[in-house]
Amino acid sequence: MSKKIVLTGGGSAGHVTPNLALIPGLSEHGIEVHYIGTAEGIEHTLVHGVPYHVIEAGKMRRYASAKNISDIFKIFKGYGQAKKILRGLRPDLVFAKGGFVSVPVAWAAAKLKIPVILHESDYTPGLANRLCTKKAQKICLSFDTRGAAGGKGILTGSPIRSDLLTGNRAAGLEKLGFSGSKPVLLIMGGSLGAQAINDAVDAGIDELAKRYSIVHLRGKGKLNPALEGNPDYRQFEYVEDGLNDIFAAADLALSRSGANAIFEFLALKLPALLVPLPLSASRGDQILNANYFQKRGYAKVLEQENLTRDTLLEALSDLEAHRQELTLNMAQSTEADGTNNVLNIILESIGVK
Ligand SMILES: CC(=O)N[C@H]1[C@@H](OP(=O)(O)OP(=O)(O)OC[C@H]2O[C@@H](n3ccc(=O)[nH]c3=O)[C@H](O)[C@@H]2O)O[C@H](CO)[C@@H](O)[C@@H]1O
Repeated sequence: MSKKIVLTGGGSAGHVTPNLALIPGLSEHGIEVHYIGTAEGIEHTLVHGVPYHVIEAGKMRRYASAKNISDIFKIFKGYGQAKKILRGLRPDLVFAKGGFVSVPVAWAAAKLKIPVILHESDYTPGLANRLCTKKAQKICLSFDTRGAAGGKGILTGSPIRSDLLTGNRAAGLEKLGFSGSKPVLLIMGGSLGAQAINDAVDAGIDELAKRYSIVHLRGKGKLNPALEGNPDYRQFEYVEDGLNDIFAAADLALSRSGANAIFEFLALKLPALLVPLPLSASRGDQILNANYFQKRGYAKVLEQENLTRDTLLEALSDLEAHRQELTLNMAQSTEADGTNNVLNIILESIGVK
């Protein structure tokens, strides 16, 4: 009988794209793959080609909100729904990539004695993964933070969608309508966009467009109609198909330091200026991600507190000046694409290898 695995994770693309990277390899081994996510989360739009099961998920906020109470009920409802789905599917394993939807699924799996493997993308574990640690047999890690993983951590690296690494520069330039005569600057504010980066770019657009051909992934609902028609500027809310060609066309990146994005830059040897999500809006994981990358000589960092039109222009000049050095450091990195490492751990766990 063929093996069956349930993937879960969502809320933002960073909790989904590593799962997408694993699906082809799992399918190649004849494993039946199912996904559990929410109806309204980005996972629902990004997951294709495998059965998708919907549950409700409550968000666990770091701040006081009336929604916290209604979300507690959603968490319990999601737990019940996950238990029912898992009881029906009887998978050999649940692989949870984090985000709030993964909590009820991992808890329900543990209750039903279905093994759970987690993957942690960030330098410090997110709340969802911390809530699931006790329920997991193993925790795959993008960063070497084994000391903090309670003896369950395995350094695997970050699973990267294979097609992202096989883009074509000429196709990317054509899609974007750029000649390739200026360096192409890819601006990415994480999967949801980053208002602070968008604002600084908008303020400096005249100078930026003199220097670069710019492709800007601004986030849902964050397009700037005033910039339409600028021949050196292309904007998108979110790119699902053809991101590989855009990556291949890019010479430099300006980005948040979400873990998946930065490991993708590393795999592509794309020098990046990172503006981490600040402590005021997060647990500070992106600051640690970014500092780690800067320390290794893979990227440069500009704190959001210091981000203005002028500091941005200056920091991008500095990035360009160090471009070769950063590329060389990334070429020498041993932190390769983690897809096969994670795949092997899953296959061993379910007795396929
Ligand atoms: C605000 C927030 O909580 N952010 C977290 C979230 O980031 P976020 O969801 O932004 O995740 P990442 O930056 O890690 O990854 C974004 C993913 O979306 C893809 N992409 C992005 C834009 C686009 O147009 N098309 C596209 O495919 C990227 O290639 C990448 O695979 O999860 C990360 C991984 O746990 C954390 O490090 C971040 O701190």
